[in-house]
Amino acid sequence: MLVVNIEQAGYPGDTAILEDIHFSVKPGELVGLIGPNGAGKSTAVKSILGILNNFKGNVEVSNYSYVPERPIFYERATLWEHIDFLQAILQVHEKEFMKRAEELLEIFQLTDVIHHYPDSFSKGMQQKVMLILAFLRKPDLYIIDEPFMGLDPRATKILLNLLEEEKKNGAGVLMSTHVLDTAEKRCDRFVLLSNGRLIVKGSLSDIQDKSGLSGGTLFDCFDKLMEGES
Ligand SMILES: Nc1ncnc2c1ncn2[C@@H]1O[C@H](COP(=O)(O)OP(=O)(O)OP(=O)(O)O)[C@@H](O)[C@H]1O
Repeated sequence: MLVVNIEQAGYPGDTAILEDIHFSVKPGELVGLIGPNGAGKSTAVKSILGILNNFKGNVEVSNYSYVPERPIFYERATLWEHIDFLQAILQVHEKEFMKRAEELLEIFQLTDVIHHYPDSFSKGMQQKVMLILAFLRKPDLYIIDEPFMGLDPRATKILLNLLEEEKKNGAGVLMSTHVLDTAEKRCDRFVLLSNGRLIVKGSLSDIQDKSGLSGGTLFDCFDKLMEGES
């Protein structure tokens, strides 16, 4: 589903930002990509998306939906036109696709604004649109960059439930986040980066072992491991 082998990755003119980062996401698995600001999470995601010029290594990735932290839309297209356009690109069964689109718009409470421009929406509404477009693609893998910052609690719960459903259908999810209490409850495994290096990967219990905090929360383990880093 996703196999990441980064030997080195970075930006033009820079020395490598990331070194020796190896991890995978299997079908039906939600993997949390965590680490402090500047750790290299977004750079790792860019490596997976293949948009870094300065990259040594290899990435195997199946068909995916990417949900960026900062939503991007076509300026002159309404929400419904975005959905319509996606259907045209994907060339999937129109009736089924539109039914699912209507369901998702209803769940995320965007039905009333389908003829409005997403550029005029609030940050959370824009994120919801990006999520709807991602779910409509029905990918094998979701790559989601910090989904929780703009979403209200209800939308967060809806997102987590939808991801749970997708996992049951065999999809994998790589999600970068700073919201560690939610990550602890929902992620099957974690990849912890700091200073462009892989500090630990595995289940919560692997992270507890590595941090020496048996039974500790993800937050406490993270804090402990980061103490050793500074
Ligand atoms: N476009 C860029 N050009 C040059 N350096 C960059 C660029 N984007 C990020 N960096 C550098 O790469 C390093 C890792 O940044 P990155 O954005 O990957 O971290 P992050 O873990 O996603 O952080 P955050 O949690 O703050 O979003 C930082 O030192 C940052 O300054």
